[in-house]
Amino acid sequence: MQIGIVGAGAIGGSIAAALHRAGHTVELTARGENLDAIRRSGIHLTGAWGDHVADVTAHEALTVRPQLAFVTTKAQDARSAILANADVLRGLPIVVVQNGLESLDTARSALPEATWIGALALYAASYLSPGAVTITASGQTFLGADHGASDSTLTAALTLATATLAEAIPARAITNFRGAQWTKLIINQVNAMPAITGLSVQETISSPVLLPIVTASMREAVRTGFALGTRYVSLQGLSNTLLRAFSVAPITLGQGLPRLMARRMGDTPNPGSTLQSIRRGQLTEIDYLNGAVVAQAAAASRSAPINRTLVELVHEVERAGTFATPEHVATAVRR
Ligand SMILES: NC(=O)C1=CN([C@@H]2O[C@H](COP(=O)(O)OP(=O)(O)OC[C@H]3O[C@@H](n4cnc5c(N)ncnc54)[C@H](OP(=O)(O)O)[C@@H]3O)[C@@H](O)[C@H]2O)C=CC1
Ligand SMILES: CC(C)(CO)C(=O)C(=O)O
Repeated sequence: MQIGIVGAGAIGGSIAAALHRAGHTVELTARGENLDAIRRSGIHLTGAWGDHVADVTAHEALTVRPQLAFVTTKAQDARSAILANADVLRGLPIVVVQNGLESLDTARSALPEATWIGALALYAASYLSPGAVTITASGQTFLGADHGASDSTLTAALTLATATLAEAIPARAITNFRGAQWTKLIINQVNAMPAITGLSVQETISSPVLLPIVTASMREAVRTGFALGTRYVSLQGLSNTLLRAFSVAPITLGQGLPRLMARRMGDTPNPGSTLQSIRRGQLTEIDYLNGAVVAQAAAASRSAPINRTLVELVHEVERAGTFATPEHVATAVRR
């Protein structure tokens, strides 16, 4: 099948390589030295999914109309990336693989004339260098539609996207996609601290200074979701029941949850996608992660002060280009 992928970073590169290995013809968009490297020698995939060099075609924008497309940029870039490829993408089934709560709304408003499927990647990928991506921890990718797969076009698109992706990587469809987005938003509570400190997810969770803060921000996020009537889903060891218990547990007991998440990531240091943006001197997605919790809390007439502080600290690192110490983070959160 002809596949088009917009955004050749950690997720786009890894999906491109895996789909190529499964026998598909892949074109993807890339820029600068990443584009040069992919044109010269393809995409080099390493890590938990094995090694593969994918001979894909790459351009600044898609040139061939695919049968199935993927948008794999960070949330803040999705709209412009979709608009830049709108002529090729119009009318197609398209999967938007993105963290946060806004992926489908953003995609639909940028290009209403397409059938949009959401996807949540539970695997961890790092962009190593131009043309090179690695999987630091394997995991499922969940696909769904936030209005439910109610009409036949949407159902057909979801079936096609899930079947195609599942040939290449662990993937399956999920019915309560909004609940899955919220559950992933809770998992993404591990992203801010690496972006603030420069440490890996595993290092931040094993820090006695940072772990209570991650746990408290996670509890704040879980409570916000419940206040809005969210039904969390069962994925990656989490469930609605577990998160209900976590939402009322004392912080010392609750620390088991981020510890469990870090353990599932294995021993290969995972910077998380937010620290990877910082390392490349790019703006992060934090407004769509902890920032979404702050916005959703306001919508529920609540506040989320720890999430707000973490957003500010990430923006501080984006501006200053220097990481904060765990003690600085603890002082900022206490304030
Ligand atoms: N990495 C991970 O482990 C995981 C990431 N995710 C989520 O997946 C999504 C993608 O993340 P990830 O792959 O890590 O991000 P990356 O930053 O690694 O990749 C994003 C890619 O999009 C490209 N891009 C940016 N703007 C545009 C544009 N306007 N047009 C075309 N391409 C563009 C970037 O190119 P350039 O560098 O040239 O700007 C980059 O290659 C995010 O929502 C993230 O939260 C979810 C689960 C795990
Ligand atoms: C699951 C996790 C934390 C994997 O790294 C992720 O979604 C991200 O990095 O954005």
